[in-house]
Amino acid sequence: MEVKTRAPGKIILSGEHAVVHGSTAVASSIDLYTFVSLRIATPSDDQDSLKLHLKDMALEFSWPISRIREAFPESATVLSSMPTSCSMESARAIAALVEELNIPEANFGLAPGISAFLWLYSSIQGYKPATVVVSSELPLGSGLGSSAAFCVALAAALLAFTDSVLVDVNHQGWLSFGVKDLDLVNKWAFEGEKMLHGKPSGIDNTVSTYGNIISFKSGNLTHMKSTMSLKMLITNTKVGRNTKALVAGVSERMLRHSDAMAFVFSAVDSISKELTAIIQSPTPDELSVTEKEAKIEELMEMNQGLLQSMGVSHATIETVLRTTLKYKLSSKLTGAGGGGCVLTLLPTLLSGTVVDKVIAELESCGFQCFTAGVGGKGVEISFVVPS
Ligand SMILES: Nc1ncnc2c1ncn2[C@@H]1O[C@H](COP(=O)(O)OP(=O)(O)OP(=O)(O)O)[C@@H](O)[C@H]1O
Ligand SMILES: C[C@@](O)(CCO)CC(=O)[O-]
Ligand SMILES: [Mg+2]
Repeated sequence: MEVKTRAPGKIILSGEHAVVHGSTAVASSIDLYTFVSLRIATPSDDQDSLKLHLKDMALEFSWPISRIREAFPESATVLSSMPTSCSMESARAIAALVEELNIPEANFGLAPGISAFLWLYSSIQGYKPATVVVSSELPLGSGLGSSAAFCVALAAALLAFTDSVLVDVNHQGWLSFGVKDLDLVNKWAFEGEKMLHGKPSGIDNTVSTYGNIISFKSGNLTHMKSTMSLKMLITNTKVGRNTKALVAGVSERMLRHSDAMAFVFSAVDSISKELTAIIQSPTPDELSVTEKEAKIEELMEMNQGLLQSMGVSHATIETVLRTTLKYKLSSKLTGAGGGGCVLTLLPTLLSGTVVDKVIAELESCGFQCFTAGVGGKGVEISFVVPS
């Protein structure tokens, strides 16, 4: 019995961080995916362990099923249809299991992801022996929602082998889930994301689950009907950062300067609402595509200024901003900031030569540039036919 899932990464067009404090944000899925394959052991397989293979890092971890049973006694009573948060007791048990792995120092950042894996696995599949393989097209810890795509793909694969979701096991190729099943995948993924982000807004797992371009506020999503195609250049500064620490840093600034930060978050809310209206407004109306793009560029610049005032920009992000501005292009960080990825709007009428020049200049600074399809499908599943 084997299933594969894929969940997309995302870009945030406006509203990161402020969304954690109740402001509106706008996000879109991108066509770069995290893949999870889950093989529940059959009688001819190893029946004694749970294995996790992180393919991109060439790392394999394994736990005796007896250790999983010991660590999560309450998993026997958890219902896969009822997402639950990791208790303090389970968090302690997970910390012990992860510590025993002796993760190489260079990969310490994986510990929260492995913790989320252990929680989701033991809660949804209990003590079944299995092998889980994870690979990703997304750069990890770079603002493109790798943690959420990991949790969504994992939750979807784990739920596929339960009675809580209804999927056609005979379907060949990628298959979408029904809305109710997506809701369940999203709720479990949110529980995993909590272990990675500390205090997530839920926007990343939501856009990875449902796909599309969405506006999101206080846990509620609205699917947007975009009337324009948005082409974004993504520049990875390759500066590693950790979303949990950045989110915590903004919350601390909020505590220190609550009045000023409330205005910052309110300004971001207005920016996201205006962006939502522009992206959805019919074309042609009083605004041409070029005028719409100019407005979006201005909103991106304003959002970036507010992100700077939240303390989540970085010297490398400022370099990308300065470089793209030389070509009259507007940029903003995307995701948690502190390094990671920067978005630059590529207007429809921009010549290919300018795009090539700006990419060459950014790459000469040591950054990596790419474009990605915006607003595609969310999580999908594919059953592997036994050979
Ligand atoms: N494919 C994967 N394999 C293993 N762990 C992963 C994978 N993808 C994400 N993770 C976990 O998620 C962590 C990165 O999450 P983090 O939230 O800091 O960044 P991000 O999700 O890429 O960016 P953002 O939250 O700003 O969009 C990694 O350090 C790891 O623990
Ligand atoms: C920084 C943040 O707003 C987005 C990270 O992609 C965190 C969150 O919403 O959970
Ligand atoms: Mg993340």
